[in-house]
Amino acid sequence: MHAKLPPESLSCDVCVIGGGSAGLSAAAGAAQLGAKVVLIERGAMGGDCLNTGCVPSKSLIAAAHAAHVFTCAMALGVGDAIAPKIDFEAVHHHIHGVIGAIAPHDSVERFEGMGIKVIKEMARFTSPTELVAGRHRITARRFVVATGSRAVVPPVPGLRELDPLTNETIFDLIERPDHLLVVGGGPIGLEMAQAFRRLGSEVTIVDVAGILPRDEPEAVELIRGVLRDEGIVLHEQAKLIDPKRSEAGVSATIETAMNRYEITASHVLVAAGRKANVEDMGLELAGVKFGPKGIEVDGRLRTSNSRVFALGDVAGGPQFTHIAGYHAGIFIRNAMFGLPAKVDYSALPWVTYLDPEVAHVGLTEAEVRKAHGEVTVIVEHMDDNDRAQAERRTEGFIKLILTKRGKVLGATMVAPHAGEMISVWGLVISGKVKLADVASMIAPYPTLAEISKRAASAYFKPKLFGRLPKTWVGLVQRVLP
Ligand SMILES: Cc1cc2nc3c(=O)[nH]c(=O)nc-3n(C[C@H](O)[C@H](O)[C@H](O)COP(=O)(O)OP(=O)(O)OC[C@H]3O[C@@H](n4cnc5c(N)ncnc54)[C@H](O)[C@@H]3O)c2cc1C
Ligand SMILES: NC(=O)c1ccc[n+]([C@@H]2O[C@H](COP(=O)([O-])OP(=O)(O)OC[C@H]3O[C@@H](n4cnc5c(N)ncnc54)[C@H](O)[C@@H]3O)[C@@H](O)[C@H]2O)c1
Repeated sequence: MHAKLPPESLSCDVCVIGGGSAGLSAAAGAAQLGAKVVLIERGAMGGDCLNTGCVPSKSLIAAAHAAHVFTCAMALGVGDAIAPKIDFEAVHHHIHGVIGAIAPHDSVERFEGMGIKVIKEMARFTSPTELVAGRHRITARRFVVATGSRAVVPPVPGLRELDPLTNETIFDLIERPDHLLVVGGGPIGLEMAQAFRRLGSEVTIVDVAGILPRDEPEAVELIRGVLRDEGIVLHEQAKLIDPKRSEAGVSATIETAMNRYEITASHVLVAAGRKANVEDMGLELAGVKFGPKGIEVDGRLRTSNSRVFALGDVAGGPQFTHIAGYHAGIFIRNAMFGLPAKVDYSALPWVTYLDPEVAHVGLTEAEVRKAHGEVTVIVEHMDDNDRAQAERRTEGFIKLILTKRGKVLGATMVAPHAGEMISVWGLVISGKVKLADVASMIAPYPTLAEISKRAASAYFKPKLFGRLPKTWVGLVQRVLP
């Protein structure tokens, strides 16, 4: 047995609460600039992204993709109509193997190697200038709250009593669900739905509104078709009623405006939005204001207590790992360099890792219309792309949203690897690359990425092949030998 250690008082430059994507990046940045840093994490280092979010979900999707390749190969003249054999326990090992391979990067040892004091405890403010974590009492010049978010169980009577799966438990399954009922058709719900379907589960999705609430309607329509073609049962504008335990696992009613469906499922996954982790940490005592969406921050990510910053999912804005890292950069510029850096989401990208991937950056058409009135929309379809034809993956498209004067404010791509191709449009939207540069680049043939050049060229086409250039060419041809 360990002897009880005595209380310890610590004072540091930066005290970070939360060892997820936001907290780890902020702590590493501050320490590498010479600050004395204390990092407090109550659970697993790496937070949601490594342990229960991006990494396990993308690993599961990779397994699902491998299984799906069998079912598509016949269209390319390869194989017989055989269903792949899924060893779900091996899929589970694969997922946790990937987490294990990345974990050293986020480990206590790595962060202690940077000179950071890591405390594995729950942190709680006791005043605007002090917090406690286990036996430690910590004062700091700056605090960072990066405590993340967790799944919300919607207030459907009976649902909580079923103890449904969430992102925190679904990757622990070692047996494949026979029938997964997914509550919520946002990115989490759909990524899981398609992956489990491809690994052989029956899947039903129920969404009280519509799927992919933040994406362009054309992208949503295409994905709806893909999911249904793969055999997923999708109920939108639908209510889940009276879910309860049954012999098969769970039974419930799903009600739409037109119909009522009685369904049974073996497992229920809740993916109906997130709630910021703001409870039980003395934010009131610290004078840090928060609301239903999370901690209230200004453009520089400062809270109502000027020595406390809030970063990542808890800060009530977009919830992505790349935003957590971006927030950490804003914190470093403000707190370490004394620069008044502010967040700018105008070129914010997001990707939903379905197949095909749905990638977006900047504003949607509806948002541009609302802000600017008239808009120019350019759409190019993947069936005009030779690589897409060669791979028989012609279902996607690119959509650019421009102001009437030709400024690109948003882009959506739906295609295999769309997430790998969207970044160029982030550069265009942020003004670092011109639309004309994309139109005139030499794109390797045949690549899916040629679609970007094609869309950019489409904007200039009417000007390039208009009356003026034709007249000019006519004149030049008369004088050329
Ligand atoms: C299934 C799923 C898939 C996802 N896929 C993607 C994706 O593909 N791409 C993407 O960009 N984003 C994805 N996300 C979102 C991404 O995971 C989050 O945006 C990101 O992890 C947020 O990082 P964070 O540091 O703000 O919070 P977290 O990673 O949640 O870290 C917060 C940490 O704080 C700790 N903590 C909380 N309270 C206290 C306390 N009082 N004291 C001490 N420690 C505390 C927690 O234990 C946790 O480790 C996904 C999320 C989920 C759930
Ligand atoms: N690829 C990625 O980058 C990725 C992947 C997964 C998650 N994430 C992040 O995680 C966040 C949360 O994802 P999410 O999918 O949980 O939430 P979400 O808010 O994006 O979607 C939730 C969905 O659940 C539905 N819903 C809400 N209450 C319901 C109810 N009672 N019954 C049925 N449906 C209901 C909503 O209509 C909505 O469509 C995302 O916003 C995103 O930032 C990102």
